[in-house]
Amino acid sequence: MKGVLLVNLGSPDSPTPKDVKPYLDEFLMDERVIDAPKWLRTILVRGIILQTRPKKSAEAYAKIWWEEGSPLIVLSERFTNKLKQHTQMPVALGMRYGTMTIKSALQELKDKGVDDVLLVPLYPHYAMSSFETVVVKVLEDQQKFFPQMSVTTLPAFYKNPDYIQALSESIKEGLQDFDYDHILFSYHGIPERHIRKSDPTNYHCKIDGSCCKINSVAHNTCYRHQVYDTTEMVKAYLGLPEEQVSSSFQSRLAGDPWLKPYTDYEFERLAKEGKKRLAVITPAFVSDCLETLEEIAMEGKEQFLEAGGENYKHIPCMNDNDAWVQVMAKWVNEWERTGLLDVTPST
Ligand SMILES: C=CC1=C(C)c2cc3[nH]c(cc4nc(cc5[nH]c(cc1n2)c(C)c5CCC(=O)O)C(CCC(=O)O)=C4C)c(C)c3C=C
Ligand SMILES: [Fe+2]
Repeated sequence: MKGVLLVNLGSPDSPTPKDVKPYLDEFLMDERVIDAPKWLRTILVRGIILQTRPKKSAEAYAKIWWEEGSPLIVLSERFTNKLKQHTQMPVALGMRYGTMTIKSALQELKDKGVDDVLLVPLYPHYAMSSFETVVVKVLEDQQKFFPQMSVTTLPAFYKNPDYIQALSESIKEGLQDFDYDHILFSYHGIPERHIRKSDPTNYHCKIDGSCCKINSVAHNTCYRHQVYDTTEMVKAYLGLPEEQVSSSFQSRLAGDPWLKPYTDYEFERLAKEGKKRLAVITPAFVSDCLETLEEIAMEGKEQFLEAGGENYKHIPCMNDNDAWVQVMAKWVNEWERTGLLDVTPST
């Protein structure tokens, strides 16, 4: 029997340092997130980062926490419940990190008789620190605990026309009551090194965009290429003028260079260039979370206004909006019927 496994990133159990610390430990000790040798990763994460970050992170989580729990978890659950109404197949939700584990979601599917699983990483774009680590963990757990199950993965859907339509329409709705000079597409950042590591050709990706126009298999795993494709397709769908749109990268950690331009620098640049009314969208995330609700909607607003901006709006992620649920339902039901997953047209 077929079934669907949705996987998102996860959150701590509560916005307290006591719960944030083990969550961050699991997250940052992932070799696809901090990709240093284990001895160095242990020193960096356990010896340095976890000494101070849990307290700071817990304070940030406390600002966005809902009565029902973490927004990312609550919104992912709402999406899952709606999807269940649009498919005959069992659907389960797991998280890559934290206590809502992938193993328990696979167990839930197994208990319902599922042995043929469609894995849906809830990320539009491929990065080793998001999409890839989910796939690796699901396959590890499947082989270890559920060897009778088979797993098929839905590819990154960053340029699927139905996804672009649902995303663009949700942006249009968010912009309805907002007069803007500029729209910033702020994507979660990753270290530039990860782009090189994910390039199967070892030479294609130049990290300056010059490589994006040359067809390559490297694009299948290039986060930078994929996010710029999403921006271009939304821009085309909504008919936005070139000069009113730009892309940037948020949420960097200290250390090596991360993808540029950095979102916080862009807030300043745009305000100084006279863009007084800024709309920010965050398409790397399908659900609102700490990085959108705190970093962008709260901190970002403060940074932009301090730099001279006058009006600022974060457009919510698609969350559990009906059009987005229907797009997902179309993909999973097509897979159930035909076994096909034709979500990412090749260019
Ligand atoms: C969109 C996909 C994501 C990628 C790619 C990604 C890479 C990445 N993240 C960190 C470090 C942190 N990220 C944190 C939060 C966080 N990250 C994503 C998504 C991606 N991360 C989400 C959805 C969230 C929010 C989770 C929530 O509970 O709402 C955090 C934790 C918070 C904090 O302390 O700031 C860290 C740390 C790295 C190092 C990385 C790539 C190398
Ligand atoms: Fe992150």
